Amino acid sequence: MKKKALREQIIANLTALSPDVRHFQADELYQDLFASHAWNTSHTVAVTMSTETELDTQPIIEAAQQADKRVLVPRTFPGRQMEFVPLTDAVRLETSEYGIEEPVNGNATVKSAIDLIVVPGLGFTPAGDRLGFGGGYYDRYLADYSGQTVSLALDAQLFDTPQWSVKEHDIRVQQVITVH
Ligand SMILES: Nc1nc2c(c(=O)[nH]1)N(C=O)[C@@H](CNc1ccc(C(=O)N[C@@H](CCC(=O)O)C(=O)O)cc1)CN2
Ligand SMILES: Nc1ncnc2c1ncn2[C@@H]1O[C@H](COP(=O)(O)OP(=O)(O)OP(=O)(O)O)[C@@H](O)[C@H]1O
Repeated sequence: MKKKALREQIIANLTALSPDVRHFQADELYQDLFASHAWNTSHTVAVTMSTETELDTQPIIEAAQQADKRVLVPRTFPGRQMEFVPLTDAVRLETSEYGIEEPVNGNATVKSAIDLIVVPGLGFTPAGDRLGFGGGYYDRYLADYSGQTVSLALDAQLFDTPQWSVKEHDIRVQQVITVH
């Protein structure tokens, strides 16, 4: 299937999930993340500000802050580039034209200081293949990133093998946490 059609199908499946099922699955994913080696060895963690269709990242942000981790969130800029900015009390968030909250002030953290990136996406395989929203932001960012990466996949986002064409520039996620 073409990427665009598959993205639309996954979004439709995510939207159709009952809130109960979604919460039940999400809680399991959070617990596995919080129990993971990657999480427990990380002090600086990059997480997205999630949108309605995505897995809610607020519990991840709160858990990180409670564990005294530094939380970074993405800010996109022209050229389909992205940087990560500390989510502090001083940061102002504004909704971008794509409906994503982004910091408008604050300085980006250098890539080498990030211990763990929680990578968003629409589709995943257990091996770490990933279908994103199509911007290529994460593939570009991860190309020269050497820290840890993890993604959380609801059942509607998990495929045994990639149902999309995997390209040279696609960077696999090191660990995909799934519902058991
Ligand atoms: N919550 C969240 N934040 C995130 C991401 C994400 O997946 N989730 N990103 C993950 O990368 C980055 C933003 N990703 C984006 C991906 C695509 C488009 C975009 O351009 N969408 C257009 C299609 C453009 C085109 O190709 O013509 C659109 O939807 O109309 C924008 C942002 C950074 N922040
Ligand atoms: N490292 C890179 N250098 C240059 N172009 C890239 C790179 N990575 C991805 N791209 C380009 O970005 C576009 C989107 O890529 P792709 O469809 O793989 O994005 P995605 O993984 O779904 O999205 P995202 O990473 O934003 O979640 C493609 O045109 C691709 O060629």
